[in-house]
Amino acid sequence: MECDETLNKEENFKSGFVTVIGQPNVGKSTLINHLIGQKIAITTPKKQTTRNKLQCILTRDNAQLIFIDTPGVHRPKDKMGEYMVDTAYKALKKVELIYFMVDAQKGITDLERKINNQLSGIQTPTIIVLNKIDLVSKAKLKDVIESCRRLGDYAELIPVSAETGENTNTLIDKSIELLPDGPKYYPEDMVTDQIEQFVITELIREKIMYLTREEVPHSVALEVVQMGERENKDLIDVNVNIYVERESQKGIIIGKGGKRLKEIGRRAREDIEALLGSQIYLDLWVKVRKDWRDKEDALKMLGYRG
Ligand SMILES: Nc1nc2c(ncn2[C@@H]2O[C@H](COP(=O)(O)OP(=O)(O)OP(=O)(O)O)[C@@H](O)[C@H]2O)c(=O)[nH]1
Repeated sequence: MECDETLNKEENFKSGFVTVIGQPNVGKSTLINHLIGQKIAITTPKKQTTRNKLQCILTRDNAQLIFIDTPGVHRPKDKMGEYMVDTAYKALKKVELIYFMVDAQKGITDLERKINNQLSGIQTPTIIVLNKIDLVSKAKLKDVIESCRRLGDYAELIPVSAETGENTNTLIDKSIELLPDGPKYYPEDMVTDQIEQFVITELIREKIMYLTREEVPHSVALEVVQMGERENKDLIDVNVNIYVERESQKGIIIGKGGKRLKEIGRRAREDIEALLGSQIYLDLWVKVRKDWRDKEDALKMLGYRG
């Protein structure tokens, strides 16, 4: 759970939080996924260092980029007027780097101009990432680059294709140049795109192991089925499936009259509430899934990858 403090002493290391903004369909997820495909490590966050919902971490020998999902920036897809809500705007000031993604096919539209206006009041270094260059001719690309340059004075303008990966290495290299010296916030030993969910399942697993001792071996897998804030309430519903290999193990985890499962839930809830900083309603279901360890699709579903 703890961030390795000794790593913070590294010299010549750069790091920072990066957020990607741009209009719907510009390719934000594709870009992040592509970067994940290169070399991504995600692990449990040190509490308080999680400034936002964490998406993924890209670690190089000399740097670490932490891509975060800035609340509000992606959301209101239809209501363009609310595109940059106040919270999102504030969040943009707290990151070390912003990617302003532009679709090379669509060029600069009113929405890009709006984002441009909002960004003009922000000091955070920003890279215009001109995406989908695989879909446009050289001439068109030249035009779009021109119009991007006319928008204002950005740190870099980098044409890429998130789909094919073209030029994404340059994007990473330039990003690293723009990051400040900083700690390696996270060690690189775990791959997942759902940091909170991973931590939640680990916290529950810990209670199961503790309360069942040796009776339930490591044949238990956990999956966060659903997680969501309840409307108008400061309460998060967390539904988790606990998979075991045999009926007997199911019985052990549930315990007499459901007593043990209740205790697992009670203890896990305390930790998860501390992690999320919010009250939760934890719903645990124990299910038998025979030989889940051998089944590739089941592994995928449970978030174990490569
Ligand atoms: N040809 C091509 N297609 C791309 C590229 N990047 C993204 N796409 C496609 O564009 C579509 C939208 O991409 P997403 O990554 O979902 O876009 P997004 O910005 O995350 O979208 P929202 O979640 O709606 O905001 C998908 O069909 C992608 O396959 C690219 O560089 N080239």
